[in-house]
Amino acid sequence: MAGRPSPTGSPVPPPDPAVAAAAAERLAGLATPTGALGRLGDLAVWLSAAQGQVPPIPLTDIRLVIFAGDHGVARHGVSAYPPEITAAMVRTFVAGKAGVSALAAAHDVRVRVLDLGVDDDLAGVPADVRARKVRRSSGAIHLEDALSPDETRRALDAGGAVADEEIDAGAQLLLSGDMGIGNTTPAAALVAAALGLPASEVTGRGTGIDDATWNRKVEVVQAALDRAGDRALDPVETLTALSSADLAAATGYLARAAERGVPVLLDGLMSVACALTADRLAPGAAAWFAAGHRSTEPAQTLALAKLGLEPVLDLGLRLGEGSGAVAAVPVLRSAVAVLRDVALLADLLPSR
Ligand SMILES: O=C(O)c1ccc[n+]([C@@H]2O[C@H](COP(=O)([O-])O)[C@@H](O)[C@H]2O)c1
Ligand SMILES: Cc1cc2nc[nH]c2cc1C
Repeated sequence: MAGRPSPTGSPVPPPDPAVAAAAAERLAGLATPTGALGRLGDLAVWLSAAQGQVPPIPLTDIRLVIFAGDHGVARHGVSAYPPEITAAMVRTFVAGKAGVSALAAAHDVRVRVLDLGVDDDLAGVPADVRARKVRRSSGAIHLEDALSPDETRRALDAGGAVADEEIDAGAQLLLSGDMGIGNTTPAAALVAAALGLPASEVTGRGTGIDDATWNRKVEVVQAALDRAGDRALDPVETLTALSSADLAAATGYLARAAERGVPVLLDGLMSVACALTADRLAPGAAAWFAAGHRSTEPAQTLALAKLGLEPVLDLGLRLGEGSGAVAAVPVLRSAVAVLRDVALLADLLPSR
């Protein structure tokens, strides 16, 4: 299949407002005090509208795609861990032994890991994991562009094609995850570019860096933003200058899910930075996104606020991998259950 082109900047229509209104009406009529279901009710209305039906149907096909890649900045003192961890963790996802693997098994979420830019040939790893590789590692963004314009386009297209594959195979809800030592640096830069903020406001502790490393990381993010200059005003040029193959692919995946009208549950900083960029590429895409959790990264909170999203969970998680999104899945299933299976108050009362 040739696949659709990358996002073009066309606005994305939101979930059907008439269905949202019908779902809200059903919620208001449930055999519960008005408003008693709190955010569970809001999530149920959103999912119902995204599905285009009232009540919503149970979520039996939920799929997580983990976008993996290495980052040139990881060799410049911005992380608590060495880049070799990235490839090792890709093998661990394949073996089903990572943190997210345990959560996904507990909550019946299908996991797919994709190497877009790991700095390793991943010999012995199944070919489909490597089939969409764009390059080995992405550029050190404080010194050079992350990608060439052609690589950016290929990564966006790869992410879009993966969303198409998962949706065509029956996904009702898509999740995005990430793996890549150093990736909180380009992700913070993406958020700074979108929001016009300085590095000091977006830079976080990532895998758990000390003060000296944090100061160095702020310098790296600011140098990258200064190097990108006005290119930060354009989302595709922002991806070329400041992202990576894996982050550009995740952006294409999220934009395509919204364009196809499939709801998405976001994870931590990388997922949300890419969602913010997807909403720049395809304005209105954010209406198809819900936030799984609040990460400890300041840039994730800033991006969620800009997108108007309130996270489902706030557990102090900073694992990535899609773990915070998967952990929120039972809450989304709970939201479906209440709007679907609770009696209507009108049916309880004797008719007069
Ligand atoms: O999801 C998050 O918000 C998050 C916050 C901190 C760290 N991470 C994970 O840790 C790695 C990046 O951290 P760092 O310090 O190497 O930039 C990467 O593999 C992420 O999945 C993830
Ligand atoms: C072990 C390890 C697992 C991870 N998963 C996501 N980021 C990670 C970073 C490290 C270091």
